[in-house]
Amino acid sequence: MGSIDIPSEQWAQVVEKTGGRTFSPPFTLWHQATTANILPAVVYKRIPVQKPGPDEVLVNIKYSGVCHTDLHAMMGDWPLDTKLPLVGGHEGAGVVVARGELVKDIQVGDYAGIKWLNGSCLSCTYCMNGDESLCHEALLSGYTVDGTFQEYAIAKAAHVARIPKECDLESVAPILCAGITVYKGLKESLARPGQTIAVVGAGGGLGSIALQYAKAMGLHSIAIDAGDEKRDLCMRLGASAYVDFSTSKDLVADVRAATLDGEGPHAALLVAAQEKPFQQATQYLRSKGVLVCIGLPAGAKLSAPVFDTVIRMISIKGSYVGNRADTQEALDFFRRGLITVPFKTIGLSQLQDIYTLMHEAKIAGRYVVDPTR
Ligand SMILES: NC(=O)c1ccc[n+]([C@@H]2O[C@H](COP(=O)([O-])OP(=O)(O)OC[C@H]3O[C@@H](n4cnc5c(N)ncnc54)[C@H](O)[C@@H]3O)[C@@H](O)[C@H]2O)c1
Ligand SMILES: [Zn+2]
Ligand SMILES: [Zn+2]
Repeated sequence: MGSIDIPSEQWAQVVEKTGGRTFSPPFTLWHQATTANILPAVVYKRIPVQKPGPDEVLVNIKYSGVCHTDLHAMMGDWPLDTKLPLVGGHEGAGVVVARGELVKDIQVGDYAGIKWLNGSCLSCTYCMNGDESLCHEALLSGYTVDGTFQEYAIAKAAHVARIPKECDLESVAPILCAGITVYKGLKESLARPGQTIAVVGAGGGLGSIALQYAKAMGLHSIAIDAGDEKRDLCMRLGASAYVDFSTSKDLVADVRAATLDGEGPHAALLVAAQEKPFQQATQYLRSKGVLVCIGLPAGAKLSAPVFDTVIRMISIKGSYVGNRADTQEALDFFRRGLITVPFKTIGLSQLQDIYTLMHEAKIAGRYVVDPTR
């Protein structure tokens, strides 16, 4: 079909070894960063372009968002092994350039998105019920299979996001993980129009997009993050209030005070990659409030007083990406112009710089990479 030229080699960012926390340099000057701050390196190099299997498509990635999950993958800080060597990335927007012989419902030339769920079995009890992220056979882009930090990436056709042609591939890329995940999380929060949700980590990639889905759903949102750059971003994106966790003397009181009746938010969307805010959230939620856990800080535990949780009827739940229907719904909010992704684009060759900024929590919004430079 068609005559699209597919090269045999391409540029990619490859994680050859995960970890970094146990690395100690031969000597450390007193004023240098501690070993915990040393990031492992991703290697920018040429690798072969793979061929899609019978039920797969090959997507020419035009842009890919960089998610904090990619940093966790490089650090190897989750209790789940990655493949190695690994091409990370799971917010890839591009064009289908080849497809396997079983693929009928997506064409060469179509816009497509490669997301975290690269594939799943489609026939287990979870897949049958639309909980594909819970499938034991799930393939994870940029984690258990190679992802989108390369010019040509592969995914199962059934799971590839169908991106409408009128969407701009550069700004839609972050919807493919951040957008889907927060959209699903907001549904899981059971918050209704007119109610209030706290978005914790609101100035980051997931948080800045969550504020806008919340607004589009008719919710008030209390943005929680640190610093004035993130304050300005959050207020511009539709937050009703901003609480700076780095300067607040009493975060619980400040979050409660930001709700219309002072009772606290109806739900909290936890998208920070730190443990402490998970512990605080059950305290400022109003009675019957719902805590939706999305961020995945390494080695973190969640604890809440049982007495309070019972007599205030607090719900605590996890939310993990979204299914294929959530994907198309989240993309449709974007297509309708309801979601503006705050992003900066740089070359894939500079991925390491993005990881450094992300590690220091210095990114307001999202970075997108262009694999051609
Ligand atoms: N559950 C899922 O399906 C899913 C999907 C995607 C990402 N994630 C996870 O979500 C997390 C966030 O990802 P991201 O790409 O948005 O990261 P990010 O680095 O862009 O944003 C995180 C934000 O949290 C803020 N923050 C740090 N400590 C805080 C605190 N105490 N209170 C409030 N805010 C605080 C940071 O300043 C930053 O703005 C990561 O752990 C990632 O792995 C989970
Ligand atoms: Zn992600
Ligand atoms: Zn399955």
